[in-house]
Amino acid sequence: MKTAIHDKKLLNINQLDREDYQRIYDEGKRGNLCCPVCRESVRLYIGIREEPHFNHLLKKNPPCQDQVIPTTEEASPKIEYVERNGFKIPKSRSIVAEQQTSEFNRPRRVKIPSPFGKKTIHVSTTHSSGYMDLLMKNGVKLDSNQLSAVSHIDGALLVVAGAGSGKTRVLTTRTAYMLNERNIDPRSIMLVTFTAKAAAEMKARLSQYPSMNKSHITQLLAGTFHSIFYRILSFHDREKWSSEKLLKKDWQKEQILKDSGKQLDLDEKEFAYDLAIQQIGFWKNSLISPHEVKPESAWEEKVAILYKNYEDVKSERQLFDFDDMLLGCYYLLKENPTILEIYQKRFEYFLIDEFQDINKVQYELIKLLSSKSKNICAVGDDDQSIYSFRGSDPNYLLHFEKDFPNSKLVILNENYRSSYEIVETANRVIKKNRDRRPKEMNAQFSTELAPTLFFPIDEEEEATMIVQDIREKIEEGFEPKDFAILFRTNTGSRAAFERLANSSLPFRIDLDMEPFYERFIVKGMLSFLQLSLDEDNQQAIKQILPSMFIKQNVMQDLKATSILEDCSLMECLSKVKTGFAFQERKLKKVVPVIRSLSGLSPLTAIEIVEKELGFGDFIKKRGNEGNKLDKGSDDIKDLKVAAKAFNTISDFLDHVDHMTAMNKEIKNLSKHQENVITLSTIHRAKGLEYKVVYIIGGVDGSIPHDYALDSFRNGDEAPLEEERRLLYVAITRAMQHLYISIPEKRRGRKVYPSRLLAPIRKL
Ligand SMILES: Nc1ncnc2c1ncn2[C@@H]1O[C@H](COP(=O)(O)OP(=O)(O)OP(=O)(O)O)[C@@H](O)[C@H]1O
Repeated sequence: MKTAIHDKKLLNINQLDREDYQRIYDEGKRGNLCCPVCRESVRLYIGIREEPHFNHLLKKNPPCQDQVIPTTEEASPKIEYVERNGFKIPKSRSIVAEQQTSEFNRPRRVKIPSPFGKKTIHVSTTHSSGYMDLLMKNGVKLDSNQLSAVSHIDGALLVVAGAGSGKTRVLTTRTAYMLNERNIDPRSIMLVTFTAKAAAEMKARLSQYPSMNKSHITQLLAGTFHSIFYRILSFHDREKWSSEKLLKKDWQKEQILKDSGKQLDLDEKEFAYDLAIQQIGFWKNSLISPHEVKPESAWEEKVAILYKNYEDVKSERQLFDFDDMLLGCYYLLKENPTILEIYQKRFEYFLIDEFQDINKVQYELIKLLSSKSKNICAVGDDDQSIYSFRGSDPNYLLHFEKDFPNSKLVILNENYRSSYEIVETANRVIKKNRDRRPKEMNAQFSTELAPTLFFPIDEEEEATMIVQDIREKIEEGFEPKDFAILFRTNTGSRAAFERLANSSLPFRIDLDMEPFYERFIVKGMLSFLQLSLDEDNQQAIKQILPSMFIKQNVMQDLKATSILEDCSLMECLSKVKTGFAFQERKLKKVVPVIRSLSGLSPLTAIEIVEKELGFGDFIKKRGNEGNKLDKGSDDIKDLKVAAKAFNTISDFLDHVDHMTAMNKEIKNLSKHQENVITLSTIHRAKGLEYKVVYIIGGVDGSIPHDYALDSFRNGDEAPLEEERRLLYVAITRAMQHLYISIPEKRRGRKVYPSRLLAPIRKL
């Protein structure tokens, strides 16, 4: 239906502003909408398959009919619809035309120019080897290229494997083959994976293969570069490499840099400390020590000084970071030939996954260790290299044959994971990258369902549409574990998290994902809103002190004054003596302004705090505004989008508390539950596959990230190419259904469709 009753008024969907859809949707969920005919509860449907409409909670038979003729149809001639690619499309209207922001922009399918023509893949049915036959009989199929990658054990081997071409299958069957056919000692095999989870999964897969000896699997050394080399280091010097001395978090490193930055007069609001950390990591992983740095710009000159200071501080305090684990091991082996020899004897076979993401220090370590045996099998895909910002270099993969002469090359370009329509879409996107080994993936099957592009008004509606679509698919038989919602950066997932948390659908998030409402800047802003409702909220007072540029020790004075003068903690702010007249004047203004917020909507309240209480200035100074990847002002923009849905501060704060508690709960559940929807960054989804994938934020500024666009404008195209590879990784996670969202607004502003999607947006 096009009409519903809300607050005793008749709503007509054709007269509603698109910006209001989400609010009406929420009203429906609260039970505040009813049918104008039967007066039963209705809800606003916002999904991907159908246009927005009101529907009854319980299906009616016969269905109720609108009593009024929706106005837009009244004014225009009757539209005839045709079915195209599974969507109802008005016959007269071109589906190419971009529509006004205020109208619902219909989802459309990516056009796949030529139909799927199946070619025959040679799947080996018999092999010379007994064990391979056994594997085949147990349903582990390998095509002829996969088979040659599995059975070439001696010497160097490079497997260039496109997305979904069975890299993991090749690595596991190869290991099984080495153990069972070639009787190779499991202790002499080093299997390097990109994540600890991948190593565990490979071991789990191995244990399911026939004739596998469980103890062999345990003896096999499988893990990430860091875990393997850290084990070696701590074996040789447990005290020096004790985990208590590890700088685990970026903020710990940032603190060291900021302290030395002060001596250089580097202003936090202008200097990009996050990029400085990245740059230092890049130099370290490229084996460039502080005195070897050759700065290429004035900015790098400053970072080079910070790098030296950072290394000095670490060694003074006997600390180390993750990069030091690899560097430490490299120098241990390089400077101690006897130790190197021990490990060269111990490890004779090297299998390295995700070789496109290897960096110089990792490469040199592997070269050192394998230089005696020369049995190295490297598997990777240059199109999936997504860590070059921290020193990964796909050139090691591209030039492997130079460093390992007489190596064999196997190319896997049959994609077994995704439908023809998804593979074609991915091929078209990645083809635009210039710096790559040209190749096209071939699909094995077609679903005749091209990927869908859809156009929500903003992040909130994007989340609503996705969750609705997941619900519909689950009703049709899909399971929660079949779905993944992928995004570029963690902050991009707030709305999707909230919509899922408010549904009964089970889902998982990354354990180290910082809850949105716990972020430093967000928490600071929310504290003003909290104080407007409770003037004695100690925690909130503490949180606002930094934004007033007041030290935390003032808290004691505030408490004392509050008791002596019998006034609220907040009121005491106006009595604080800081010794600076301008600051004291400002503090006097704070109390009435905060008090005036209580009756306002949370959105207006946030805007007032920003403008009248100098929070905007505080962000410029302390909100990492110099940072390129993570800016405090973006957090406030995101917070405003979230606040828009609430009429009162107290409702909004209840929501914040609920979401913060849910975040903890979901993280706990994430550890145990298997059959759940995945909410993940694209980086974290690498190597994984899902039947249905939703990619959110398909707009410039999100993917590609603003930072890559800035670099592009300054003449450096490499970060933009990396963003394209990220999008490629995201697309190729999908097996059957792929949806890409192109919201019209992001962070409250009009945005443009991602330039990376241009090859698939053209019809
Ligand atoms: N020869 C084959 N026949 C049928 N299915 C296969 C074959 N090889 C691999 N597969 C299946 O194809 C899918 C992709 O394989 P796998 O996960 O090993 O790919 P991958 O190369 O590691 O992918 P990516 O690099 O994109 O993460 C899996 O579901 C796997 O079971």
